Amino acid sequence: MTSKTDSTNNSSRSTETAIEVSGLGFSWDPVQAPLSFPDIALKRGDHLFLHGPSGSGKSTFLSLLAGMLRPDTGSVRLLDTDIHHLGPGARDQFRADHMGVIFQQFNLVPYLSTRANVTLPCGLSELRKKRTEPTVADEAERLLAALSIPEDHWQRKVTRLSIGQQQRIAAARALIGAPGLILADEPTSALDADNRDRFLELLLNLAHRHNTSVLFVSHDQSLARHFGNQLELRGDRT
Ligand SMILES: Nc1ncnc2c1ncn2[C@@H]1O[C@H](COP(=O)(O)OP(=O)(O)OP(=O)(O)O)[C@@H](O)[C@H]1O
Repeated sequence: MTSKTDSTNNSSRSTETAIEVSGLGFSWDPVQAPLSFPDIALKRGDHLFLHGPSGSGKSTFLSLLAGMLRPDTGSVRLLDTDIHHLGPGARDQFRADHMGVIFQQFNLVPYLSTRANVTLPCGLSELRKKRTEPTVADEAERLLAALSIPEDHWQRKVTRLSIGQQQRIAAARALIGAPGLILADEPTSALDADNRDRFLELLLNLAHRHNTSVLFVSHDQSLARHFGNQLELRGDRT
């Protein structure tokens, strides 16, 4: 990764760029100076740990990257596509095809089974469906097994699983169909230290197998050691 701020370099299996951010600025409030964000260039398959104190703009940055917020200045290129130049429909499809998102609250569909939650992205994206091996159901089961979800839980409604299990199901849903990019916003905040480290290792191992880049946001700097690249947000305003 290259950045104006602190980072360490990591090798990559590809020279394709996963995330390229340039001159990004955003203002929630027109009377305040806009938040300004560092430039980054993260190669496909590399991972980035983004940290910073409360209020430094981590969630805002993630929303700008995901195309949920439109920047006042600058550009965001994901997998060589400028997402803010896409119309709303094309942006939604780009997200479905190329991005897995893990939020703090997981956003699982409560009335669906564990397996149906994991396969959901493949119903929204032909591309991700085609990338599953050999079938969507097989890949969902492989991911659930790799993330240690017991087989007798796969047909259960997701609400009947523990919080830690739901967190891993959100990770399986983000990974299915090998999206180029996973954005994870404090996805381990509810876990104890042992489970947190285990979850992270599994997520990063599976991402490595799929050549998926993970941008992981947390205020907890003890997690940084799992990542080859780190970036601190300081809440700078220009
Ligand atoms: N919906 C909003 N409306 C107005 N201002 C907002 C909104 N969301 C965030 N902000 C402001 O933007 C700044 C950055 O907030 P943000 O939530 O991105 O920080 P954060 O680093 O994710 O914080 P935390 O670690 O507490 O989740 C803060 O000053 C915050 O008050």
